[in-house]
Amino acid sequence: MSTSSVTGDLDAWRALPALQQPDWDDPAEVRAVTAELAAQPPLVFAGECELLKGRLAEVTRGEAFVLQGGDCAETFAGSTADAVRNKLKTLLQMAVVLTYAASVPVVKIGRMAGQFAKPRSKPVETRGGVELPAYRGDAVNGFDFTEESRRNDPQRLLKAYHCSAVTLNLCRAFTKGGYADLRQVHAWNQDFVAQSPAGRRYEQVAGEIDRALTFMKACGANPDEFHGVEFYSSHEALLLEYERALTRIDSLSGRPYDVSAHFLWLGERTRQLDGAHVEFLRHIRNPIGVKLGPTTSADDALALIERLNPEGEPGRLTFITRMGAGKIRDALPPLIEKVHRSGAPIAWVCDPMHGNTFEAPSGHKTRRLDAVLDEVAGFFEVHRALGTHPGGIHIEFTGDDVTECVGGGRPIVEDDLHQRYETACDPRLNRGQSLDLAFMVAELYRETR
Ligand SMILES: O=C[C@H](O)[C@H](O)COP(=O)(O)O
Ligand SMILES: C=C(OP(=O)(O)O)C(=O)O
Repeated sequence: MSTSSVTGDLDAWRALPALQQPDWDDPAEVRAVTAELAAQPPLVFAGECELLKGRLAEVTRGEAFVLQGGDCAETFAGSTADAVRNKLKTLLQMAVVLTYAASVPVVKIGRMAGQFAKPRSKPVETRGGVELPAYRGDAVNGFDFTEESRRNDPQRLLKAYHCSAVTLNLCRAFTKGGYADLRQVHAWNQDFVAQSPAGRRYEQVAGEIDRALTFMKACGANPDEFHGVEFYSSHEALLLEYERALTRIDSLSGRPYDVSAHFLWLGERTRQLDGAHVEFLRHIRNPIGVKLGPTTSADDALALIERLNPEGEPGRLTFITRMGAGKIRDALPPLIEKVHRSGAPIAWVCDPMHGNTFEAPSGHKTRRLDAVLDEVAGFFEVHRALGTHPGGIHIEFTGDDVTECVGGGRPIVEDDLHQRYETACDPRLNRGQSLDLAFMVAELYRETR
């Protein structure tokens, strides 16, 4: 295939309806910004994307489990070493619990280094009778409720790229430079152990891992094998101008990759078969995901497979279901049954967050940990009944001690929400709640096997 025919396909989305795109005031400025983005170095490499595809192929075969998570909306102000380290630390602790307690290799994917754009239910937000454009993520406009801040500013796309680069650089350093060394299992927990039941439970697992490592060393194994971990970046492929500008033809394979992240997913609001987002994702070769909500029919799922992975490449396509705790046991089985019968290799991942959001009397958007756990339990039950593989979880969490979701081993109640409600969009699990979830998933996984 010639390069021009490949890049032609990459622009076919422009002729189709693209939902959730910001209205920019000045198209010339957008063109200048995207030209500048197109000249920037890639954030990830095609070879890394292929490596992840291989890992996700293992998930489709039931040999590995995905742990994907991070902020609902990353912010420019949050691209700091401390914030990134805290998120990674939580992800590593969850992964350790899952790997050790469920004895399964864990594919670690951050909702990190690019999750700067949000689809919204309403285009505007009203406070005290004042109506302004909704916040659409730091890549588009500002969180502050002022006219100036809520103006869509194309220069923010450049800042999103640079903050992604900073964050990914930190992630690469933390995961390869010694911080993620398995011999640090206790160190990750030091600030947490006394504070929460989850921290104390984790400490027991860390002690067992320590002993296992000492034993292996005594047997002659090389502990340096555990020096680093594989980590991948991901975000929702929402802003098509941004994603297109960061799409490059790989010099080795001649194929197009969106080099803004290893893994890109389409949201529930932008997965229309005849829409611009599906069309764009069809042409890039990264591993990709699609969120599926409770109204998805089995035929919708098959049609998405036909559009996005017609060749049945293992690891290419992940379905991230987000049904809601009350619906998953009815809505998921028909999808899995029909897709499984078709023989398509799919990694099935459960997002137990987005179907379980509600507004507390205080006006805070929140989620109950119990509902999150119940959706995950439903996901495992359905897979167990059908004999298919529960391939992973996709969650919104932070490494900080926020009070955004209710429940947990050290419970947060609705009246506590105001204390540390810091999310820029949806409520995230804090570190203790994330570890509670990891322990439960490990148990469910063990029972399912
Ligand atoms: O994260 C997902 C969506 O962007 C978010 O749930 C939309 O929230 P809204 O309903 O407040 O717009
Ligand atoms: C918008 C999101 O989810 P969904 O598309 O499932 O609503 C998200 O994961 O940020």
